Parts: sequence; structure tokens; C-alpha cells
Amino acid sequence: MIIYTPPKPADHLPIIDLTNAFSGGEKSAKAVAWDIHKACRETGFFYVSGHGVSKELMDLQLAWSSHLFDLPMDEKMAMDFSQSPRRLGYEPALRQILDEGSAPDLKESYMYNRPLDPVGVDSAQNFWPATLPGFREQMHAYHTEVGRLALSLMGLVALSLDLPQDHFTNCFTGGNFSVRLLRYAPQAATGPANQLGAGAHTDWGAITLLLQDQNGGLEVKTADDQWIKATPLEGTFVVNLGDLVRRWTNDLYRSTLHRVLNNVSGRNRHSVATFFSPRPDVEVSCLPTCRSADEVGLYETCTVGEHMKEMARKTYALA
Ligand SMILES: O=C(O)CCC(=O)C(=O)O
Ligand SMILES: [Fe+2]
Repeated sequence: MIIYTPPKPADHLPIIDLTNAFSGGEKSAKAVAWDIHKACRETGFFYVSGHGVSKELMDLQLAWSSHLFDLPMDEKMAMDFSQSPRRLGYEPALRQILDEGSAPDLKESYMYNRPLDPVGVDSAQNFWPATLPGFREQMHAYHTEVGRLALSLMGLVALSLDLPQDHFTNCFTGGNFSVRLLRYAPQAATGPANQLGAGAHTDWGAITLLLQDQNGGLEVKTADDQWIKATPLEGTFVVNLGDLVRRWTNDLYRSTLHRVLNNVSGRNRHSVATFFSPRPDVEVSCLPTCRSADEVGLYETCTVGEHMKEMARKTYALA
């Protein structure tokens, strides 16, 4: 268990402007990739602006998320995630323990998963609310746009590691990725047994793009072991690296601990996490640019599927 201690009131997570990354030619892309390289080593977390996803689509995603969580509990439980082998659908509060040894997380969530390519196809395993026309279309539009951005960001991560920009493309081709809506109901400042909105954890996949409302609460542990706030910045996504990038890069890049403190704003807090991960069959081992020829990597090769299964086992106390 990681005991809650208050964060430093600093926000020095870098803001990386992507405006020139995708339209300014190779030199501009490499300059942005260098900024990403520094951020990935120092904090593993950064904001992106100039990313091309419209403010309107982002605002709508938060608004539809609020509509979903406002549904009566029996309608939400008709989409109960425990009926789904991939934990898609509605997850009530107090079901996941992200920080082992703590009390269960206070967040409630709804997860859906769709193919990256072709974009028009739905995954049969998704649960959709029966009484919310328009919800599915919004989720689809958001998934498509954020998926494009995530793939482009992985191209910049590849450049930042001295690899060809399309190095990771094959890992994601033919795969799915998930979007998780999250709601944090108002709470007292600290709960029992170190109970938080979301306990301290790292993300499991390659890269996460987080859209958050203006209430705040996300905190990030920096390389010098300080907790800092990821203060909401209008129009940006918070990007962080997951465990697979740490494995690929032999710990050169950070898969950073983060948490969501109790929501004391008096209002619901909403966020939307897009977990961008390769296909489950992809083998993850140290990249050639992240070790010398005679060096052995820190991690044994594993498949994406094996890693995900192990993390789900730990956080949902599965046998
Ligand atoms: O809600 C947030 O700000 C972060 C959520 C998160 O870290 C996660 O779902 O992995
Ligand atoms: Fe997370």
C-alpha cells in the first residue's frame, strides 16, 4: 500500500505543442520528438496541445459521459462488467484496488473497446445503454479521433527513440483499444485505509491519453519522488506512458505512478482515459536502440496479452 501524502503544489509537467509535429516536415517532427524524449525520461507524463481533436468533440465526450453515469443504477447494472470476460461495460464503485493493500477505489467507470482499423466496426462484446440514443455514435467518433492521435503519438515516440516513425504501427494493426469513462462522486477529503478516487498505479499498455474536466485530482509521481498535481488545462490531453513502453525501453522511459485523490470539489469529477495498447499476441522485448549489443534487457520477453492478464489478476483480486 502506498500511504497518501499531500503533493507539492507544482505543475511542471511539460506542455508539448503538436502543431508542427504532423504538418511541418521531418525536421519539425524530430524537434517535437526530442521534447517527448525528455518528458518520457523525466516525468513519463506530459500535456499535448495543438493535437487536432476538436474542443467540441472533447466537451461532448465529457457531457455524454455524465449522461451515462446519471442513468438509474438498474440500467447501469444491465451493463455489468462482471458478465464480460474482458471487463467491458459498467463497473460500480469499490470494485478495483489499483494500489495493492488499499481500500477499493471510489471511482465508477464504463469501458468500451473497438478496433483501430477498420474504424467503422464495433466490438461485439460491448454493452451499450438501452435508453441513451446518440451515446454510441459519440463514443465511436471520439474513439476514432483519439485513436488517430494515439497512433501519431506512437510515431513520435518511435522517432524519439531513434527508430523509424512507423516502427510501432504493425503492433497496433488489426488490434482493439479501449476507452474508459470515469466518474468520481464527491467525497470527504480522506477515506478509510488510504482509500482514494483511484489508488496509485501505473497504466498497463503503451500510452494513455486522458481527457479531464476542470475539477482536478490527478497526481503524478516525478522522477525525484515528489507527487505533483496534473492541473486541468483546457483543450489539452494528459499523455502518459504505460508499462509496455518501460519494458520496450529497458526503463529508459518511465511508466509513472499516478493516482486520483478524493474528490472534494462538491461536484462529480469526470475523466476519459484512452488506453492505447498493441494486439495481445505482440511480443514485447527490449528495443535495439535501448541497450548495447552485448547487454541483456531488464525484462523477460512477454506478450501484451500475458502482461494485461497479470495486471487484471492483481487489481481485481482474481485467482
Ligand atoms: O481519472 C483520472 O484522472 C486518471 C484515471 C486513471 O489513471 C486510469 O483510469 O488509469
Ligand atoms: Fe491510470
